[in-house]
Amino acid sequence: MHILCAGTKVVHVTLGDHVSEARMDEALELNGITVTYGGLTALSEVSLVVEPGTVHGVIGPNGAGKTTLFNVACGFTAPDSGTLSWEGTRLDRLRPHDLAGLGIARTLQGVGLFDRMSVLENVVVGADTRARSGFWSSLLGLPRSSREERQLREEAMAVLERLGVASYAARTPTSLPYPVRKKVALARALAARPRLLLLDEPASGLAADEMDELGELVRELTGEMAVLLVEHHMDLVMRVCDQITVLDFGRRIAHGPPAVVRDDPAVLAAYLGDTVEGV
Ligand SMILES: Nc1ncnc2c1ncn2[C@@H]1O[C@H](COP(=O)(O)OP(=O)(O)OP(=O)(O)O)[C@@H](O)[C@H]1O
Repeated sequence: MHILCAGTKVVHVTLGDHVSEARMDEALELNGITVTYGGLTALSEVSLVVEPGTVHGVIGPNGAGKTTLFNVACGFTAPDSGTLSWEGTRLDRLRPHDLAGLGIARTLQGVGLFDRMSVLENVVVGADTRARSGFWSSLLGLPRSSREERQLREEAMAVLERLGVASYAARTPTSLPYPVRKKVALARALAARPRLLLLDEPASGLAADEMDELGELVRELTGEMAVLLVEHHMDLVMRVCDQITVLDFGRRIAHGPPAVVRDDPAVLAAYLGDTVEGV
């Protein structure tokens, strides 16, 4: 088997003498994204493609534009120019509240849980977001039956168990240590059963063993969804990502699989003098 042209929506696959077309719908595609703040260019014509079922990492020294890129992918920041496409369809103006309906979930650096709700209720919100993203229920604002409520709670508990934090279900987020809150935030995102998960600095504040656990989980998720991982911890990124985009001063300076990016002279130069955590 021979693939003539990958990375586009249609690929030509040769099987012996037979050439056939196969659709390869990307998950997320950012194309030529530029973002400026006043006179400062935070991102300059940055492109990347997150393929379905893969982990795509975004790394770069401080101020490289990682958060800005994440915010563009979440719809928080509208780019000055460039385009976003999701599963082959161009999104003219992505807003954060569009994400759930598109099958995209995210976690944020600041965790962002509802402090007055229990951990379980927070995760139910994630499951409910998915359930309500159905056309008729969102249009009609239908109330939930008690059977549906029970089902959502069971789903939420299952995700909390998967992440090893089910014992905190009745607690409020503010009463919990930061690493546990981060897991709850991740559980809420996973409860939405997204096709793309956007993770912003998921390893910050985690101990080494917690980071290992996170790495294993992220790898496991590729059976269920694509992941865009914006992360400082180089060792985690190198371990779990299929593809990596390296930014520096708002530009993409390298991209490719970990083994290629690791030895790229431009990447080494960008990190020279910068503290690379975990290496
Ligand atoms: N809202 C804003 N207004 C003005 N400048 C901004 C804003 N947000 C980011 N910047 C600037 O844009 C550039 C890219 O910032 P960004 O936060 O995206 O980088 P980063 O790679 O996430 O950095 P860090 O690793 O330090 O979090 C920086 O020079 C930053 O100071």
